[in-house]
Amino acid sequence: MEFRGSPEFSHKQKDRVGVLITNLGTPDTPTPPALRTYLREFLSDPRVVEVPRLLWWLILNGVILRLRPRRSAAAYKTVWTDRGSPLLFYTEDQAAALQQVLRQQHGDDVIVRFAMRYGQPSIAERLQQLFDEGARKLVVLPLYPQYCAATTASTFDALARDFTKRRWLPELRFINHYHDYEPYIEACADSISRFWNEHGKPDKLILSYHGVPKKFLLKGDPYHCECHKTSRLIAARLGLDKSEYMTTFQSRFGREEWLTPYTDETLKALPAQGTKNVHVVCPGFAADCLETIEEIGEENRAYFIEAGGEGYAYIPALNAEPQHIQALASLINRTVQDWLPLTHDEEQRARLAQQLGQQPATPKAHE
Ligand SMILES: C=CC1=C(C)c2cc3[nH]c(cc4nc(cc5[nH]c(cc1n2)c(C)c5CCC(=O)O)C(CCC(=O)O)=C4C)c(C)c3C=C
Ligand SMILES: [Fe+2]
Ligand SMILES: [Fe+2]
Repeated sequence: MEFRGSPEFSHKQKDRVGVLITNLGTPDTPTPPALRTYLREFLSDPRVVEVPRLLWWLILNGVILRLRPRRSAAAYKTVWTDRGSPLLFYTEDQAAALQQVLRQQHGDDVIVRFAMRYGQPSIAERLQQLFDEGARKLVVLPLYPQYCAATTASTFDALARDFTKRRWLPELRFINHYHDYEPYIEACADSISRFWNEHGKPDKLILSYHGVPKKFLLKGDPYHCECHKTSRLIAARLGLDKSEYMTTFQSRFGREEWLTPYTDETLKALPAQGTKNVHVVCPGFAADCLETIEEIGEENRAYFIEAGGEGYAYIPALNAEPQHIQALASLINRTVQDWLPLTHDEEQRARLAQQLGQQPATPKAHE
């Protein structure tokens, strides 16, 4: 086998730091054929579906890929925009905003790109671009605040698979999770506070995370605990007591038991227990997508109202909000501080911004 090298390399070329942010990926179009391609790649990943391969191949090809593409395409059509899939364009906006912030701090020593674990733009394509642009050091930030093997480890698998084909590997730092990183918690809590200033405070705040099979938790995946910790820290910053918030899990797939309580069943049950006004927020989603806009924004609203609920609102994901981008920039700066030191001036400016109540550009200590 021939390893891919960098024959164009010149000693005059400046070493740069590449930042690759990633998310899950989305179909190219909201049509059954595009959904079939997307779902085949996604659901063939053994990190996502832990069922014996032969059995799963039969179920996937015999049942799921015959039925689900049509149903999912119809759901995707309801969220599709002129810029395509929300997950894709929000991630693109996040990369552009992050590039701007990091360029201000480090000049063109840093290059930010985004990639998707499934579909386009692929991790392999964007890695090649970064290496062609002179990145010899690489930091990868999967935009999953809570670690899960199905998402975070699967992203690492894709990176590692690409590296097996290369001659010259970059120095690598991989951000595993940031579920308790203070600037991220503050960005979530402040976004909720702003929403409440405008729309009032509900009886209960539901913090809904993407579910996974319960067996993942039993086999040692920290995802469930990290979701609960995120909720606890956000609630603490908002000054909520235990009766004012709840952690639930959404987007169940298949027949086996997933993490509970389920978001949909919770929302169907709450009105009868006297909770008539809820706001739902999804801190595990860095960008709005099908699972937030359609499932939480529409489908679950209908369940709650049909069950006798009176007030329901979905609080949008952080997307490319400045405070989110600052939190991600701080996370990256913390990870690469010996590669890209912040100058004394930049640190002073960040501290001043913080004192003035703006968003800090430097990381703060957290538990
Ligand atoms: C935020 C983290 C996510 C985890 C954990 C996760 C686990 C997981 N997902 C499925 C199956 C599906 N997920 C789908 C969409 C989807 N999932 C996430 C994130 C996580 N998934 C996102 C951001 C999205 C939206 C993508 C978009 O294009 O907007 C879908 C596709 C949609 C559909 O057909 O319903 C499936 C299928 C499993 C099985 C799983 C854990 C094992
Ligand atoms: Fe999912
Ligand atoms: Fe737990």
